[in-house]
Amino acid sequence: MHNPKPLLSLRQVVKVYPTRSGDITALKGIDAEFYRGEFVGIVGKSGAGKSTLTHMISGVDQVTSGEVWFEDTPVHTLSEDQKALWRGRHVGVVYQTFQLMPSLSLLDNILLPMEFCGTYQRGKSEERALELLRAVELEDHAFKKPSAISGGQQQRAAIARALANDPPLIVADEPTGNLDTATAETIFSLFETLAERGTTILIVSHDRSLEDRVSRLLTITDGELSEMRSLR
Ligand SMILES: Nc1ncnc2c1ncn2[C@@H]1O[C@H](COP(=O)(O)OP(=O)(O)OP(=O)(O)O)[C@@H](O)[C@H]1O
Repeated sequence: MHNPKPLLSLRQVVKVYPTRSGDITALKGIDAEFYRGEFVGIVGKSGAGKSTLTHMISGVDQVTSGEVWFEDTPVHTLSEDQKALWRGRHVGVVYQTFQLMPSLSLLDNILLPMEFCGTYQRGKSEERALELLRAVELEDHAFKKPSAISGGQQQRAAIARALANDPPLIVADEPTGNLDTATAETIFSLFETLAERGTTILIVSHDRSLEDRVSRLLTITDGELSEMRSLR
């Protein structure tokens, strides 16, 4: 059973991209609620609106209309600066292409979001960054640059970075898209463990093999979300 209060609520979320050849409505009034510890998969074809949905949830882009609530925070009303700080503390974002800073060591990549949010004191943050690298079995690579490790290792480092500020929510856009099946498996196991500990994991993907791994499955088609299966 989950806590009856949702961690994240979307209410009639609409996103329209104005273009030269007319408006594109990428999200057509999304209503959804996500709870602590849920392991959620949202699958949909290319162009269905998956990335747009993650951008609305993590506040990297503005909704056209509708509301995004994170517990009692109305994310849709925050300024860009407020959103950046809020996101840094509450949402860990994981990308298909990892997006680690190439010039920084893995350790410094993980320290970056902690420093941005001022979450921990210097000594403490290094200790925590090393702990996170240990949790994803990369402690021995802490001082290497991303280019010196494999894709699967880079994605594990990106997950460690996403966890830097101990966010209640992880949003991942095709996190295993660039990984082979065995490596993808280790990433899913990592997400599973996090969900068991109470982190809400939300993965969007066009890959339907995700369906067997998640505890709740939704589909997105032409900007509309439908609930497919829930073990709640
Ligand atoms: N910045 C933008 N400007 C204009 N149209 C956009 C923009 N971003 C997305 N779109 C359009 O919005 C719709 C949804 O795009 P989105 O990237 O969210 O889909 P997706 O499901 O993530 O696709 P993919 O799996 O190919 O990444 C598509 O029609 C896309 O062309």
